[in-house]
Amino acid sequence: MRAPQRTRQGVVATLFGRADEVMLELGAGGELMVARVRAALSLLILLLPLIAASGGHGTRTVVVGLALAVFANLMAQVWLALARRQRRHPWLPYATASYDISMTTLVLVLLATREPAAALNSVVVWNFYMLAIALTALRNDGRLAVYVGGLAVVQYAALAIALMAGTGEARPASLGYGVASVAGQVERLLLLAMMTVVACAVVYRMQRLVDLSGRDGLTGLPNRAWLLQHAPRQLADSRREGRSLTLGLLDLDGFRRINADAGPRAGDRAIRGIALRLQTMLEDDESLSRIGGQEFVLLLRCPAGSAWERLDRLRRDMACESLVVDRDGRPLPLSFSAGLAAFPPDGGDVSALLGVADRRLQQAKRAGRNRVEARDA
Ligand SMILES: Nc1nc2c(ncn2[C@@H]2O[C@H](COP(=O)(O)OP(=O)(O)OP(=O)(O)O)[C@@H](O)[C@H]2O)c(=O)[nH]1
Repeated sequence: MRAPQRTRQGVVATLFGRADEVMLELGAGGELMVARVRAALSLLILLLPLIAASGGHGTRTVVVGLALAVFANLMAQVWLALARRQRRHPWLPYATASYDISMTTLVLVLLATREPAAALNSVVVWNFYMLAIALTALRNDGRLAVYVGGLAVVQYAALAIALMAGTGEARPASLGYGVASVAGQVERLLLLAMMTVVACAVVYRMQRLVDLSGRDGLTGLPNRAWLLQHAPRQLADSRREGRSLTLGLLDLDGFRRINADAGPRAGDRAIRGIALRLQTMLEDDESLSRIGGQEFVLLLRCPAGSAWERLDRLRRDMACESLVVDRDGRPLPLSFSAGLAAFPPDGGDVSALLGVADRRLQQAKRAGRNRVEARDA
């Protein structure tokens, strides 16, 4: 799990790093929401050729408008169908956002064929760039926000340069849209860049909230919600790679007594100390979560036998350490009991493994505590 980071590098890493399960799930929900909004807006676009016809525009304008509106609706339904599918397509947000930006540019180009000033000074159509950039925030992906903002800036800048240069000395102008100035175009490009920064800020806040909601406040470790969300992926990876994985459920012994003798603040410090101690035994791709008051879950990438050896060594080492002292400063013994469950022999999913590990943990408690059990008695 990514640690909360507030440095500049931390913000960049959070924004542009690989999204985790929860963010991908939220992003897929956002993509579906955007696809629904797009489908609804595309239906409204069908009205535009009708308005043009009733306003006395020529047949060619009405037919071109109608063809574009039908195309937009067809595409909106294709994007909606893809967003609804169970299978997640990582490229989908990039494809749909590129389509939104390019459709906006296409409409501006069509406007420019009639009146260059209309393309450069139109407020309604240009704002679809802003809308497309703002909607990237719903996909919870900083890279997407920067890509879409950059695409809008590049496409609009190319259009503006072509139209301003193409009209020679005079600036494009029309009765309805006024004169298109260079300063006005630069302002528009700056506004697109600013909206991109705003979208990135929203994505970053969302990522921080998701990160904090999956973290235990006392130790900073992942919590039960995080474990239940991420463990299935770790099990699936182990199954695919044919690697062993063992779940360890660990509970501190007699903690009520520790709180009574040392006070709850010292109890909190002891829990933080144990969390740090457990973290030092983790190897790459292994995880530690705090799922209850004094209960921790370890996911270790090794068979149950090696996991037992590693945890039992820690248990013996801890007997020589004084992680907590009583109110008079005398060291208090602090030990733990643990139950282990191997994947897949003891269970094919997280709740089955937790059930087996808990049964063995209770067995260790009944047998006198301060022990690790990897088998049923
Ligand atoms: N200081 C502190 N105490 C906690 C925290 N969470 C739970 N506890 C305490 O931990 C104690 C757990 O007590 P029990 O579940 O009865 O278990 P135990 O005394 O550890 O005994 P066994 O588990 O049977 O060995 C309770 O007194 C809780 O109040 C915490 O975050 N900080």
